[in-house]
Amino acid sequence: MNLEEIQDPSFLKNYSNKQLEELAADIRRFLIEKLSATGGHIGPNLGVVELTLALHQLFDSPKDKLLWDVGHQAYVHKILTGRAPQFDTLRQYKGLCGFPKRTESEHDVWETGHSSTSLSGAMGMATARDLKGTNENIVAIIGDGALTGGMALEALNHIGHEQKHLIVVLNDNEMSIAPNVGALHSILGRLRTAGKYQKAKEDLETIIRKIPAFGGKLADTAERLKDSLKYLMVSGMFFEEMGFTYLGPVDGHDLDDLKHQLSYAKKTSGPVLVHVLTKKGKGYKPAEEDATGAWHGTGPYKMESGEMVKKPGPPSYPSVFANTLKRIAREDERVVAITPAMPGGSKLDLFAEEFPDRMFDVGIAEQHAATMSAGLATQGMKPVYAVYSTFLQRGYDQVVHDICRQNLNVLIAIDRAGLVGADGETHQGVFDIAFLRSLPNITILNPKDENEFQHMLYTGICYDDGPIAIRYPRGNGTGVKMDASLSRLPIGKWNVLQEGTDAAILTFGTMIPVAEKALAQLKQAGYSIRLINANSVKPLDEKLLEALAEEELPLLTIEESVLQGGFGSAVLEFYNEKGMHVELKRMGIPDYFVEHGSVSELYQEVGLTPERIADTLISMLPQKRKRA
Ligand SMILES: Cc1ncc(C[n+]2csc(CCOP(=O)(O)OP(=O)(O)O)c2C)c(N)n1
Ligand SMILES: CC(=O)[C@@H](O)[C@H](O)COP(=O)(O)O
Ligand SMILES: [Mg+2]
Repeated sequence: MNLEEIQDPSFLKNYSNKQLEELAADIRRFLIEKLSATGGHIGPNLGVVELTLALHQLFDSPKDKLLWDVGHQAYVHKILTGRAPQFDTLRQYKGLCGFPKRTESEHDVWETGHSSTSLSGAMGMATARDLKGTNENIVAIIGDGALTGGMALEALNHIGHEQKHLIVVLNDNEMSIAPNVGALHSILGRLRTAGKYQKAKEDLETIIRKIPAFGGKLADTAERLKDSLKYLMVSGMFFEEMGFTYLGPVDGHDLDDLKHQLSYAKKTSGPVLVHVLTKKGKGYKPAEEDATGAWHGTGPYKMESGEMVKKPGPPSYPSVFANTLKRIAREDERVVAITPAMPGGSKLDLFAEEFPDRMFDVGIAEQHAATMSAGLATQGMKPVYAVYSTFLQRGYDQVVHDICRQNLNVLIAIDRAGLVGADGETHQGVFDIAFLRSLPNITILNPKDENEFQHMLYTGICYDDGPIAIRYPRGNGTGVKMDASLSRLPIGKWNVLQEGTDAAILTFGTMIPVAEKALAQLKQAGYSIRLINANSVKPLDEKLLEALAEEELPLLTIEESVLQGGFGSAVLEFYNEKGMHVELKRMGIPDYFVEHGSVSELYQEVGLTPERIADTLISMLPQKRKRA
């Protein structure tokens, strides 16, 4: 079938299973081919082809609501809802979003990107339905990894209590990004093997019902027997205990089994959980055999061999992070590392190779990770909480209430700080300066390159005056020479990278090379601009700021972070509190959610370019001569 002719999923209603199987094969071929060029979340999507077909055949989207948890596995849903023609633009600037997007389609009823929100969204929709007296079905599709997220458990608890009809499809492929972890994962493991229970229950019922005369009475007795069988065969029917009708486990690649159970769920009152077993990467050998999570989300790859198309370059910040932490941990046994389900992305899997007892993957549990780090710190350990900037948002109160308020020695390694690119607005790491800077006791550092980064990590481990956050970007370093030994850096002491007498730029991290390019352009135009590496957002270098004000230099702050409440705001507040007048302009991320695209395209969009920096500075200075 030419998938690009699909307008909406209604054509599926009359499809036989054979036709669906053929369509599934077409979809797999399409995904494997398209994503070999664009990259994306190939593994998760190959695992939900039959499930998505069955859902769109049995339910009437968008009247019936399908909510995709995390949403990285919604490509098949997007193909079936008329967006196949856009797949060449997947996760590219102004192209197809990699997650559900309400402005893209009426079938995208719930936007995701961060994990574990679908059940709460579904409960809200089911509550609204019942208040309005309508009768649509609400179906949340959540993975076994996402189910480890605290929000999901909060929602299960409430849904089970309220007993409103909604369907939870648990897509269990035994993987988060890496292999899934936790006690819930073990429960699912028992349920996975409990297929026998379901069969035994049905056989038992059929036999009993066939007994003439007192068969019915016996059947009631058997109800209790059946329940005890349930408990015998399947330890702790966690979901039934939570108030759900548990159906499964279902073979998530067998359309008959899927449709039978989903149809039954549709007719069942109250909350229903359909436990579906799938294989992540199904239908593409390299992805199917992935045991570490390498095929969870990829860049471009060679279809035939499954070889990833590697972009050569300097070591990535996460690899510098892991290797430096190993170096420090060899000398300091207090060092332990915590990741909320991102051992691969953070490269803490490399740390765990050497220190398996000192690395903890806690599942998709950013709140727990933060407070567990606090607990570790109270006992004299040196916890390093490695977390993407965007996911740290999920553990904000724990940073406030448990780490900063108790002034505990936790090092928060904030990875993917700044614009991340293809994952778009749900993943840009641009808010953490604004939401951390206002917290008492916290120190916030930003390295300009991987060499400063390694020293900052060492400084962070040596630092014993409370919580310290070190922010670093997604991707590779600058290729700068790495010092052989680690040294402790002064905190709150900025350094002048380039002298200048007409104006000064205050910036840090990834914006340093961008500013350096602007200075080169300005020098050609006869301007002498000072460049200051403001590598600590908190504390500010107050002495240097006072000296700049005394020199009456026009100042420009630049940050790959939201302007509202960011670094530039901190500098403005400082001068205001000191009653000092300076001419100051701020450049940074404007007040809107920045969508997906390459980081360089996004820099252009938000104006973080050498040209815009030069123009902004020239607008602040007496006209010397037209810019070359
Ligand atoms: C709050 C939050 N933390 C971490 C992530 C990163 N993340 C994206 S997908 C994923 C694993 C999801 O596993 P699962 O729900 O089982 O889906 P699967 O990929 O197996 O289909 C993680 C940890 C996220 N999106 N949101
Ligand atoms: C869907 C999700 O949240 C993760 O898969 C995320 O896309 C990983 O980001 P990185 O590719 O930066 O590790
Ligand atoms: Mg999974």
